[in-house]
Amino acid sequence: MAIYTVKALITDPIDEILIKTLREKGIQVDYMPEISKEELLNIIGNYDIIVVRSRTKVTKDVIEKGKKLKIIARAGIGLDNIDTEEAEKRNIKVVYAPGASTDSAVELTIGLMIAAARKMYTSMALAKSGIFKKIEGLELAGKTIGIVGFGRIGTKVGIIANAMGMKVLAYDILDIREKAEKINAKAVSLEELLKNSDVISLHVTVSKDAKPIIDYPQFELMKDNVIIVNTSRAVAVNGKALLDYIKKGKVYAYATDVFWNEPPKEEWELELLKHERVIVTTHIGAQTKEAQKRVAEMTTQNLLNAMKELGMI
Ligand SMILES: NC(=O)C1=CN([C@@H]2O[C@H](COP(=O)(O)OP(=O)(O)OC[C@H]3O[C@@H](n4cnc5c(N)ncnc54)[C@H](OP(=O)(O)O)[C@@H]3O)[C@@H](O)[C@H]2O)C=CC1
Ligand SMILES: O=C(O)C(=O)CO
Repeated sequence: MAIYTVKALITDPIDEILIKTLREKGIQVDYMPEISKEELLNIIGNYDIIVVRSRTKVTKDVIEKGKKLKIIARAGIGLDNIDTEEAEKRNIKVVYAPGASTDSAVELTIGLMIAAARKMYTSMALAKSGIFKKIEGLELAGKTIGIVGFGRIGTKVGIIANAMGMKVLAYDILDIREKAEKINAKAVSLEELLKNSDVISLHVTVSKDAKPIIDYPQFELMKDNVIIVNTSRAVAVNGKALLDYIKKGKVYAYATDVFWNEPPKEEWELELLKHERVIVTTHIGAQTKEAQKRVAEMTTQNLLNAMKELGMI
């Protein structure tokens, strides 16, 4: 009797440890980190497993064509690029790597907050062009940060902000009163947070068709000169509303690691991207050597556990 070989397709760049471990287990691994959606749709039917990061969108049509699919592995946290409902309907397991990149994402968040407050991007650009001019910013000590989404990343951002002398407000859909108290933060409603924060930092998880948490009414509640930091997902904010409030001068700066389209393509996105008070990094929150190694290790382990559970190894 012929022995069935499990086939895994990896469609985004990933640390080699995942590929090596799967191959050692006798799994056929095809590594196509730049595959197009069209190509993916053509070949997904041959695979039992797909491993992605955030570039590949595992949408309903991909899952429908993946007749053999048993596991979708997301080497990261956000599952917004995966149609998890469709996967569940078809009994396809979804595994991911919660917590593996927390420290890197926290460090980038703090960096973006300081960069926004001190207009570092403008100052650095001037310095590079030989203009040594003083650029005035804002001091963060004594100011209030409001953290929306008080999970792994949000909580650690709160601890560091507190150590910098900031007051910390936190809002989450879960009851976080006890957790907040432990780190000298205050759990409040979203409304109270928006009204009282000098810096608002977003750390929520979102699903594939999530509605913005920060929309026109929420911008209206904010203090003037608010700094907004977003290392979670762009869709947590209504981008067109943001552009309006940036232009009106109500928002001092928007510092983000995530965009609605990556790369941006809509006209309003390009206008935001070019705005001098919008600071953008290229979705690098988890992109450190250390975090990527941990992400690959955790994804590999969770993938192997799922395969065992399904009797695939
Ligand atoms: N820029 C980057 O490269 C990276 C980005 N991320 C992103 O950061 C985000 C946070 O990650 P992490 O801290 O690990 O996630 P966690 O799940 O630990 O924390 C997210 C928290 O937000 C809560 N939440 C969800 N929706 C809302 C809402 N509408 N209002 C208030 N709270 C809400 C969640 O509650 P519940 O559990 O009930 O949903 C949870 O408590 C994710 O979106 C992730 O994708 C993470 C790593 C790197
Ligand atoms: O893990 C995540 O959610 C990220 O955004 C990094 O890929």
